[in-house]
Amino acid sequence: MFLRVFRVAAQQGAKNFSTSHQNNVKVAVCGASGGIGQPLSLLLKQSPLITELSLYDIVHTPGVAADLSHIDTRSKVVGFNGPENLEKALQGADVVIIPAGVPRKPGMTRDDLFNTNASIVRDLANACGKACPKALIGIISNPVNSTVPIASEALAKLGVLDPKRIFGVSTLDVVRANAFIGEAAGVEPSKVNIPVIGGHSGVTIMPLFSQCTPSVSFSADKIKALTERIQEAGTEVVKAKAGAGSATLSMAYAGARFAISLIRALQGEQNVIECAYVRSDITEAKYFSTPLLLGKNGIEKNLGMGSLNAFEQELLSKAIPELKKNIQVGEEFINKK
Ligand SMILES: NC(=O)C1=CN([C@@H]2O[C@H](COP(=O)(O)OP(=O)(O)OC[C@H]3O[C@@H](n4cnc5c(N)ncnc54)[C@H](O)[C@@H]3O)[C@@H](O)[C@H]2O)C=CC1
Ligand SMILES: O=C([O-])CC(=O)C(=O)O
Repeated sequence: MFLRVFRVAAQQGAKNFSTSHQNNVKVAVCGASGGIGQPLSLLLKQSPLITELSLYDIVHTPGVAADLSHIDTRSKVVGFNGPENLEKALQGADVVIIPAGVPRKPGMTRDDLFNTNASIVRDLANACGKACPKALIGIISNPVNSTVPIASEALAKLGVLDPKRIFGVSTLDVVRANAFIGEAAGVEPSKVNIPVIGGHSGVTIMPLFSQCTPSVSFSADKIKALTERIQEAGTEVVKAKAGAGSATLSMAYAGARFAISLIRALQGEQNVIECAYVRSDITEAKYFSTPLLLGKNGIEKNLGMGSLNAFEQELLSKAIPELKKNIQVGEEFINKK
């Protein structure tokens, strides 16, 4: 799949370089030295669509950048260490991906990360607002349901919020759903495509089996079991890592897929669609993940959630109150005096 994604990206890249208005693409990774940041940066270094890779963290970026810069691919890699270099790292970035902040340990919820990660995301969003206000920003840092509202409000305070350019990265939920369904149905996982909507924690993660392609015919019990596994997949990894953190490699894969989709759309490729958690008027929740048609300015069109069956309606009724609570917590944090 790695190879498939990057081969497709490479082909698209070759096609678009002849017609694109934007041959230079700078991607900044904030939190680049971490468990996600390093493999994510490695995958991005493999993409011919990227000309500059800017690696920012509060530790270890000189080493990570030196290491990656020896790979014989197109992009130039530069490392920036410490807050005094943050705006330099972001200057001119077209895409910023943020996996900065602490991960869970067994027994914690994603919300338990709020106290540490809320201010990290606020500060990084502020710096983006100043240094690269037009960048497309993908936020990986948890709790995503709250960190996206925080970043959005931070940009709004600076007068540069464009809700079409800010995304909570929920691609890992789609990647996992494809993997689990492929395994259960005996289908090659890379051929499965299921929208996963809502948010990125527990009951807010809503896989829409009724819209899966190819269509799958599982029993109601099997759909319930797979839904619960997808909702709790992050916890499955946290438990298996037994104190050594949460998903990093699968997240790096998903983050690279999302970043490359943003870039393909930025370069004029048509029909690039990804689910992501964005400002939304599809439901009562102010932020909500649905399939999005991506374009040169971020979200070209929100494709909505389509029609839901009774089981999916029930998932939605559980997700909305939780999402509203998570969004409110984020907004209260950023708006407090
Ligand atoms: N959206 C999603 O689907 C997923 C989200 N995550 C989240 O991603 C985040 C990162 O996870 P890991 O990489 O495993 O953690 P990690 O601890 O391995 O790496 C985090 C990195 O962030 C850096 N950092 C801390 N404060 C910073 C700041 N102010 N500016 C820039 N960098 C800073 C650290 O130095 C470290 O290198 C966590 O919040 C985790 O919960 C993890 C998996 C999936
Ligand atoms: O579960 C966690 O803490 C990390 C995460 O968001 C995921 O793996 O989906």
